[in-house]
Amino acid sequence: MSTTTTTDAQTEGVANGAPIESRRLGVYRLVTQKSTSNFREPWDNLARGFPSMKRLVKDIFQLNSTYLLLYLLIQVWECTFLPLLDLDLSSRILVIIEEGLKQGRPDATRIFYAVALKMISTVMTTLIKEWILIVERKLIRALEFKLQALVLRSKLRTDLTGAQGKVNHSFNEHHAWYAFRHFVFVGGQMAGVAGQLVYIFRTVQSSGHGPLVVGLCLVHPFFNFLKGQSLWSIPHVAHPDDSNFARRQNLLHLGDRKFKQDLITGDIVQHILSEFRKVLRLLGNTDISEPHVQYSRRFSPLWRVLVAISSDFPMIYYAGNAIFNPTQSSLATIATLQLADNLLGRSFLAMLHNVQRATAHANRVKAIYDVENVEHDANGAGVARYPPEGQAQVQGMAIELRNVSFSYPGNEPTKTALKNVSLTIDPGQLVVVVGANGSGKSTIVKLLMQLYQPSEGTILLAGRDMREYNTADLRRATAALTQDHHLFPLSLAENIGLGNPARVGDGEAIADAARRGGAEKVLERLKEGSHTTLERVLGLHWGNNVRKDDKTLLAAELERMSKNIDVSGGEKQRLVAARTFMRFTIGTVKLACVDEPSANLDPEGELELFDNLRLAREGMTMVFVTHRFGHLTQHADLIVCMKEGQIEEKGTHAELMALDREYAKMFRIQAKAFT
Ligand SMILES: Nc1ncnc2c1ncn2[C@@H]1O[C@H](COP(=O)(O)OP(=O)(O)OP(=O)(O)O)[C@@H](O)[C@H]1O
Repeated sequence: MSTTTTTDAQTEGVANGAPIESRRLGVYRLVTQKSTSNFREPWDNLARGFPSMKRLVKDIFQLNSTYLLLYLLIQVWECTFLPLLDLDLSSRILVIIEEGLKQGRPDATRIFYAVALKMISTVMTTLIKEWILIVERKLIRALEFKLQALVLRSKLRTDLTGAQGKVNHSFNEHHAWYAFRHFVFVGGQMAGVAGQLVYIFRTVQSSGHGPLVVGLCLVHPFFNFLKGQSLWSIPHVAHPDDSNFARRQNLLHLGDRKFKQDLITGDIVQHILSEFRKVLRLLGNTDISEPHVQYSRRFSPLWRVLVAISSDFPMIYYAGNAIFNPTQSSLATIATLQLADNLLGRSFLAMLHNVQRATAHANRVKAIYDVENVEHDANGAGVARYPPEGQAQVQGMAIELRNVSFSYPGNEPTKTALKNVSLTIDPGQLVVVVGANGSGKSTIVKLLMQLYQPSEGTILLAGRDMREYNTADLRRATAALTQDHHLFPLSLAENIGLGNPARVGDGEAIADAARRGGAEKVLERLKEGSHTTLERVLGLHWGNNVRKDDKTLLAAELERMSKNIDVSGGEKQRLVAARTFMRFTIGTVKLACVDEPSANLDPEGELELFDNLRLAREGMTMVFVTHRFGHLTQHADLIVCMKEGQIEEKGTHAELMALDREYAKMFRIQAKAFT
């Protein structure tokens, strides 16, 4: 064997006790775990996948045990016994024909029965396969529904901490069935290979050949196994590690539609084309094919030739035997052994291939079930009720941030979004948080909304650590309107009504919330009004060999199917704001956090929204994050000015203007624009 494409393999370090190795494959760097034994690895991986597969089998069994057992029986029949039966029937036909030829009198009746048996077996197999498809479809559907409910439930439960890096949602519920089917195949194929080996052994024994023939029959599958090791069977990380290649990729992306306007207005098309030619010249002949392709080419041509001719070894033996030992040679036996050897070679390769892929399947199943076990940092397990006894009548929420620091999960702990922030907010206050980009304003809102927990310090609500309260109580006591909200792919009425799920069907309340959010006219303009669903069915339409720009009826149909009703950015913000006004109707909200809700609103819409929010805040503490604070600051009880994750200054508008520092500077810049 030679390594034709790996240039600088070297041991780099140790991961989980196993050394890792890094090598360059063309423009890629490939990092693999150094294997202790190539042969054992796939089997070890297979064994590791068993616990999650066990749970899957249990789930399928609970769905329909009869269908499951039938499915397993048929698969074992198909993978294990059928090839052997086929082989045996073919062998019998060959023996009968050979005997007939030797005696010069073919036994027509036996030949007829043998051929008929073979035909019946073929017909039965085809029918069984059809039937298994029906059974399989039923099982797939039931399993998919069950897992979809499980996954949706845990996806909906996942908080931002979980969603940011901890939970792997990159799977599809279909994967579970594929994985199950795959494991059944592998089991069936293993049994099949064992059966075929026994068959060859017995045929060789009964025909008087020695174990040498068995050995020769195994050489080709074994060589193929060595050659067949693919990168997919090895835990690995690969990434482009060539600046020219990276530049080529990025330049190719400049053809994307989103860059169109900048390219045209910037008049830089020629420059990009010439840069692209330059980078192609620099790349020269460096191999840019994907790592698994390069990895599979690591064998020399000589090795490949050896693997190819190894399939002829048994035939060379039979030919020699026919010359030196003609009386022992039976054509039927030779043909049977050739058939068996070919079958074994194919089955062995398919089995190994499937064993190597089994780990990936098992990992996907594990990922599906793992979504249930994610711990949610923000969902404290507190039991204290909110509002605490005697506080129900208090107008708003009393909040204290005590030495709060926070860094986002995934960020370096040293990159803190908030540093030692302390702040007291009295019930019912209107607090306006201002400051430069990235100064930590939105982070305060996210902590108050319990989307994250402080890394250090405490947030006290009504004098008690926020984490001690029952999460559901706190959710009922808060409302948020931020720039990050989205419209759900549901009707617009539901989009607004879901602010208060108990009144999602209350048309009057929805209309009132729409009016206060400034979305009344948006709904009026739409043909189906509040019953409009912006995206009818997310992503589900196809056009095969049909281009939207063709002038055919089919193309027109595709165009019609893929057309969604859309609203502008400002209209979307109004609809989302309406949902927040609807939320206020639940009557238990004591804290409303509003974070830049008006970036896309026209000045009139912005003023209206700010006024409506202000008017609706009775009984609530309101924390308002905004860069355009002119409308609000004269109403604010407290203005907090943030800088680099810390509170730079706080006070009323008059106090901060008198201080004449950061806030006064920002206020004057805004005021100047209007004078
Ligand atoms: N989801 C996130 N993951 C990692 N880092 C984040 C995340 N969100 C914000 N940050 C970082 O935290 C810091 C504070 O961000 P934050 O959004 O609170 O600032 P901001 O004052 O609201 O800014 P802006 O005025 O631009 O909205 C910034 O350095 C930002 O890069």
